Amino acid sequence: MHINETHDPSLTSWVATANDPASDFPIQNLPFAVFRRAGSTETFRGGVAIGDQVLDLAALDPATVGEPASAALALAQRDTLNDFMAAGPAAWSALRLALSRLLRAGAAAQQHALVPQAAAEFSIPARIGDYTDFYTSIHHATSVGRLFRPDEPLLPNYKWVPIGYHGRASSIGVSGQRFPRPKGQTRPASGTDAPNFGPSRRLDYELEVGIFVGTGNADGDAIPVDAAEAHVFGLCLLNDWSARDLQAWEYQPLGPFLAKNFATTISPWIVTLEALAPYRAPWQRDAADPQPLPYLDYPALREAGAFDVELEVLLQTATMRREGQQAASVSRSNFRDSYWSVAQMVAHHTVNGCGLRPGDLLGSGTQSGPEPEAAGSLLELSGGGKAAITLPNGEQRTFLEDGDTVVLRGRAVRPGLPRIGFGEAAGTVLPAR
Ligand SMILES: O=C(O)/C=C/C(=O)CC(=O)CC(=O)O
Ligand SMILES: [Ca+2]
Ligand SMILES: [Mg+2]
Repeated sequence: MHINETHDPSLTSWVATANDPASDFPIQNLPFAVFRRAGSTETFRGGVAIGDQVLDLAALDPATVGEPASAALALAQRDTLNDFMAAGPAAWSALRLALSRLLRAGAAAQQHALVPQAAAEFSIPARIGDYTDFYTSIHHATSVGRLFRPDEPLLPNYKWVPIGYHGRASSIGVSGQRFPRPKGQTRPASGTDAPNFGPSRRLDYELEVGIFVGTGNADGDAIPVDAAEAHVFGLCLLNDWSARDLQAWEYQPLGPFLAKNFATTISPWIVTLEALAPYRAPWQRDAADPQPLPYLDYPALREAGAFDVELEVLLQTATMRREGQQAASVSRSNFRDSYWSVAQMVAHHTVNGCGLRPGDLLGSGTQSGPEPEAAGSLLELSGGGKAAITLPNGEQRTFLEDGDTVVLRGRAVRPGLPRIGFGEAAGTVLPAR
């Protein structure tokens, strides 16, 4: 993706709130979602964030965007973005350019096509056929591995294979998702006892980046790593809620199952890779680490394989909500610290001929940074539940309690450039049923 006029930091919009430097959604961002007016029976349709508004794509006359964007606009007006995602990078780019011109200061204001974000409700932006969760943070893998497998925290395959597992698409929800605390089996007190059964007592969140597949590949055909980013529509925030006690008992030998398939929360907005082009970062390896196998190596990797996206977890307890306190920050990390790149995840996923489809979702895996306080889960922050964290109001947490709301945020930042925000992915734990 190349830098073009849509990235020009001097651009401003006739939507005044987009010009506030604190907005997640300046005119250089233009992320996509699927929305309708909250509480209405309107059909869902595509929208683009601009300041505190949604630009209603279905309210735009194709003539206002002209050729070649009008064909892409027709696809992006639908109630899921799958067909638009399938149309490929030239279509995504054409619509982005047309919307950038339409929203610029000086262009004719299209007030009729704006819906305040505060008055909108969102749906999952695509029909997600398949969801795969990777494990790309070596900091997370090492610290979680230490808790689950003290003898061998980082398994020998980690530095060769982008590890992942197949997740569950049916329980993916959009920001605002509320779900009951999962129940299940947990490890018995001794090897001869029966396992315990009941509500999870070690419920956790995972701070992840979601990767939406745009164009897929034919079954049997691998996507070459140097072409992989052209198959990626964009990135969102993803919370892979995890029941650690269920996980510890069930995960060997086949990996996560009921510990992670009861709920997964994503942000409504998908930030396109094109919007993130000025925020690329070098992909880093320690000198002692192996070089990637040829099918995972490509010319742009070392210079610009990573995305510089700051990530943050905030927590609001039921008490905080009752007392009118905002969610409090509990940790921050950055997607640039990922051990495997987005292109490597896509190439690895398809190297055996596995077909990806438009709208498929890949999770990056929990993004923990190198410092302990940059951990992307409570399991890590609390040292396996041994050391509670203290919130600003004095409440303590090792794991999540009923009524807790976890909010993920993300933003790409660079001095001299506007903030490219991801909005938020918020979810709330309800009591077990
Ligand atoms: O190390 C393990 O056994 C599993 C750790 C995880 O929780 C897996 C996971 O969901 C991947 C991730 O989020 O990084
Ligand atoms: Ca995960
Ligand atoms: Mg999940």
